Amino acid sequence: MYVKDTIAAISTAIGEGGIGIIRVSGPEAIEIVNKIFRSIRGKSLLEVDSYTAHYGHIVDSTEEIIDEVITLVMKSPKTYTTEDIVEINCHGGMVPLRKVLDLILKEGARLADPGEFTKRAFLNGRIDLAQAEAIIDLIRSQTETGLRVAMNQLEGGLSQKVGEIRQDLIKLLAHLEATIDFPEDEIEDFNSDELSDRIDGIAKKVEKLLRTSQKGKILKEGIETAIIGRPNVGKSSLLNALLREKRAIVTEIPGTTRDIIEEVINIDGIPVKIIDTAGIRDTEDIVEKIGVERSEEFLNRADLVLLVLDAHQGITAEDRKLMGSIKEKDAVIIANKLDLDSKLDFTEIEEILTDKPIVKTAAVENQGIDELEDVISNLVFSGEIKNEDQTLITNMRHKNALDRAYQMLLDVKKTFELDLPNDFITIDLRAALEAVGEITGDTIGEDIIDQIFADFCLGK
Ligand SMILES: Nc1nc2c(c(=O)[nH]1)N(C=O)[C@@H](CNc1ccc(C(=O)N[C@@H](CCC(=O)O)C(=O)O)cc1)CN2
Ligand SMILES: Nc1nc2c(ncn2[C@@H]2O[C@H](COP(=O)(O)OP(=O)(O)OP(=O)(O)O)[C@@H](O)[C@H]2O)c(=O)[nH]1
Ligand SMILES: [Mg+2]
Repeated sequence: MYVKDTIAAISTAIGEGGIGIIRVSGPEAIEIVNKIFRSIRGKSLLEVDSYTAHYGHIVDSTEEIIDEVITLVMKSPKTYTTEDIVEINCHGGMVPLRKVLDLILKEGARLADPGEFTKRAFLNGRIDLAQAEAIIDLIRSQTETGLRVAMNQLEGGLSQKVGEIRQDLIKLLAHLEATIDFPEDEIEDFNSDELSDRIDGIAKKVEKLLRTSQKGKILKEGIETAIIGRPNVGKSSLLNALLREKRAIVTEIPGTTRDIIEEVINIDGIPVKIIDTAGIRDTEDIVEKIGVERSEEFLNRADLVLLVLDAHQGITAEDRKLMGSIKEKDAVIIANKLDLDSKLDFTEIEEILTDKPIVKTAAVENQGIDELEDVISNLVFSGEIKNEDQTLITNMRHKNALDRAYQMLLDVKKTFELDLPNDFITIDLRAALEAVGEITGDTIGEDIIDQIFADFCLGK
């Protein structure tokens, strides 16, 4: 059972900051904070209006001033959690924040679990589960596009689509169940075409949502892109050009990069994690050898490989070996150092790697970088999408639920073709309804809810 006690936590990031906020929520929130807050104007928080701010001090049991603060009082039910909330804006340092939190806990509040404020917003019915999950996505979004998609979900974009599917299922079920329960009544049985059409219609809506999940996953998680190549071909120079800053050390000495360097860039809203690796070659140097092994690991693991060739030197035996090893991967060939004379045989590259795009660059002069970004963007989204519908499936939990619902609907179609009685159909339809309902949390177990919120930040 859900006990409505009063919870408190530091809601701002840990560390030094301009201000730091402590949030208290629950039936005792105002009373508890009132005990340790001294308003400059002598006002009691018990008497103030909702959504008002009050300047004053936090004091300990000996009336010693701990911090100078602004408190914000928000009264149930129009608050983040729908409970009474008091927020204390302290000076942003860990010592004052911890001390003030301590005092609040001593007055009877309990330290909130991670995500517990948002969990209460969900349990109290202000937002559904998909909206609650959007809040954490919003906080963790890596690009503006990611933020927009999370915001759309928070505003109920996904919930609305899921709600429609649920309504369709409920209507269909109601009709079918009426014909089962009251066969003698005048309720018209669907003719088979009609029933089949309705199921197809619902399945299509589910499928349409499912189709967005690949793009959604990429937007949320980004793509790992490894820059691979022989020593000295210009991998680190390419990383720097993509980042537009001198991040990695570049020298004319082969074997300069020893360890992996990772940075995230934003290409058309996609978070692209660029990994600069050590040049791959046979080496006796112990440190370099480890670097080379790690490079090979990243080559295998990456979602996308940028294979850099040195156009000035032409293709070597080592390049051929590397080209052979990326045949099965999504990859772009970078013909670098094209500001110098080129000895590169493009037909040979095209013969080995028939379907891979080739981009011509001069990394040290930032040439060809925009084109490379276009190629990456097109590869990832295969030409489709950019700014259409912002409702995307970005969450594996949602995808799994939709996958199951879709499977059920296919099963319904099969049952139906076998001409089995209606209650066989309704069992599968109910299961589909339940699966879809998991997304918004209408049908979901407590343990899964706990698991979802446990992944949130403290104070959220
Ligand atoms: N200081 C502060 N800033 C914050 C938050 C917060 O909790 N505290 N938020 C926390 O994440 C975000 C804002 N989210 C919020 C969502 C709903 C409500 C809220 O009170 N909703 C009421 C309507 C209030 C009214 O009508 O005036 C409601 O929906 O009933 C408040 C904040 C970002 N900034
Ligand atoms: N002319 C010219 N020189 C380049 C270009 N890109 C890189 N270089 C030079 O090539 C040398 C090696 O560049 P890096 O970026 O360090 O090469 P790398 O592939 O990271 O090398 P390792 O870390 O040793 O594997 C440096 O002297 C760069 O200035 C280019 O487009 N044109
Ligand atoms: Mg390097």
